[in-house]
Amino acid sequence: MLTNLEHLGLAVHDLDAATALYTTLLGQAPYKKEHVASEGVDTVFFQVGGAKLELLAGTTPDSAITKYLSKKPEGIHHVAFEVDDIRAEMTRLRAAGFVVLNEEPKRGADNKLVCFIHPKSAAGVLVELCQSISAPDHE
Ligand SMILES: CC[C@H](C(=O)O)C(=O)SCCNC(=O)CCNC(=O)[C@H](O)C(C)(C)COP(=O)(O)OP(=O)(O)OC[C@H]1O[C@@H](n2cnc3c(N)ncnc32)[C@H](O)[C@@H]1OP(=O)(O)O
Ligand SMILES: [Co+2]
Repeated sequence: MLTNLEHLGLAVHDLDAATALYTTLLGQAPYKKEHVASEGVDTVFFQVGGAKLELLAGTTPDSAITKYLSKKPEGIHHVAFEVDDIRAEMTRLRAAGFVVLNEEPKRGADNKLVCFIHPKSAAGVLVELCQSISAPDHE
């Protein structure tokens, strides 16, 4: 079961400019900036009530964000949901016919194990599942 809206991921060209804009818009500074080499992204996280905003800029030509922004405008790139057991959810959703893009969950940003569901099987939305790495079966 997906238990919580974990974050909205926004694809941006200029991370510093977008960070300054959202710092003003939200009235608060980000709590984290993190490079995720495996995804070729730099990320900035804001905590907004119970949810988070993740700003993402591509750092390599083959980054999913770089490719996305070569075809689409800046904006909401993905929606991330929290799960208690990402492997069980991957199995459940594959059985339900969703295209899970990762064989195994991978290390994402913000101390999470993550995987992605293809937008074509999720009504046009790229969905990310996130399990906190501090969760019981990862202690
Ligand atoms: C992990 C760090 C961090 C975290 O929170 O922990 C992140 O969130 S990292 C985020 C960046 N990483 C990813 O997005 C990985 C998963 N994404 C992918 O594997 C690809 O981007 C994929 C498969 C979604 C699309 O790649 P592809 O090369 O197939 O791109 P196309 O342009 O050919 O797209 C095919 C088809 O899908 C539509 N599309 C692509 N991206 C999105 C999107 N973000 N939201 C909605 N739809 C999307 C695209 O328009 C094409 O549709 P079509 O009708 O054929 O035009
Ligand atoms: Co994300």
